[in-house]
Amino acid sequence: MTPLYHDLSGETVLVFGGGSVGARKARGFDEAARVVVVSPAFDERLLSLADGDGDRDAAVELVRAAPEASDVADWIDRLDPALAVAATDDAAVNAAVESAALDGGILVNRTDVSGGRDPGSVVVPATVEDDPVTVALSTGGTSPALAKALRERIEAEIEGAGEMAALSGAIREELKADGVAPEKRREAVRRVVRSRGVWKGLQKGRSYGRQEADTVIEEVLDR
Ligand SMILES: C[C@@]1(CC(=O)O)c2cc3[nH]c(cc4nc(cc5[nH]c(cc(n2)[C@H]1CCC(=O)O)[C@@](C)(CC(=O)O)[C@@H]5CCC(=O)O)C(CC(=O)O)=C4CCC(=O)O)c(CCC(=O)O)c3CC(=O)O
Ligand SMILES: NC(=O)C1=CN([C@@H]2O[C@H](COP(=O)(O)OP(=O)(O)OC[C@H]3O[C@@H](n4cnc5c(N)ncnc54)[C@H](O)[C@@H]3O)[C@@H](O)[C@H]2O)C=CC1
Repeated sequence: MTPLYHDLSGETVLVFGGGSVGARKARGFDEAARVVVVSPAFDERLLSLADGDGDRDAAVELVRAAPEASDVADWIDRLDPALAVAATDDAAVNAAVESAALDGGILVNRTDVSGGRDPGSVVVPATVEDDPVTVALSTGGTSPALAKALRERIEAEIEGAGEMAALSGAIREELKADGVAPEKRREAVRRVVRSRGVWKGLQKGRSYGRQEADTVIEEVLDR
């Protein structure tokens, strides 16, 4: 399987099925996109997500209905999502979601099967995020429980990566604007992101990280 990242901002994700799996998928997408869940019944977690769940602005929209397999294409036409998620406990409905989405040229995530897929039929990875850094992890459908366990390990591993992305991104732009020769610029950025001193400095605060990075950059530019 080939991992790719999507920008779903401004798009709709349409989830069929409001059980525990539908709830998890809705929770996974609701910061990035408008999420609509269609189901005759809803998991408690969905009911609280629909209430706005504390300080999250994006509320999941719940539509109480039980589409038949033959109605699914109409729902997709009407809501015009970028991604449809098939998370019902009815295999015929899930299959209809998959075929209607593929016919309509939109992405589909079928949650009740693993293994080989048509292009456009995507898998949802386990994700670790320290904005703007995201790590996506898949076991090729073989062992979702392992994907979850590895995600828990990586969570600790990438702590501070968001700050490092912001700092090294800013340094990259500054060195470009200062007209530093490309080879030196790349060397400086490569050293900054690998420097234990800079990672440690960032733990204390942005300005400490910046100071450590400046030392590393000077070493590279003075050579
Ligand atoms: C193919 C895929 C399709 C898709 O959903 O995209 C799929 C399919 C299936 N999952 C099943 C079961 C479980 N799934 C989880 C958990 C997660 N499942 C996720 C993704 C995927 N699951 C895709 C492949 C990802 C990959 O390549 O690794 C994660 C990573 C992302 C997410 O869903 O958000 C999320 C962890 C998120 C996190 O915590 O970070 C757990 C663990 C738990 O619940 O504790 C279990 C129980 C333990 C077990 O069975 O392993 C079953 C059997 C159902 C049955 O028994 O009937 C099927 C269907 C089948 O295998 O046929
Ligand atoms: N991908 C994954 O990570 C996992 C996938 N699964 C699979 O996902 C499916 C759903 O699992 P759960 O959420 O645990 O089941 P669940 O039984 O808790 O939820 C199913 C939901 O689908 C709704 N539903 C039934 N008919 C519908 C219709 N016609 N239209 C819309 N909604 C409908 C039900 O009201 C219920 O809310 C199962 O088929 C299971 O094999 C299960 C565990 C993990």
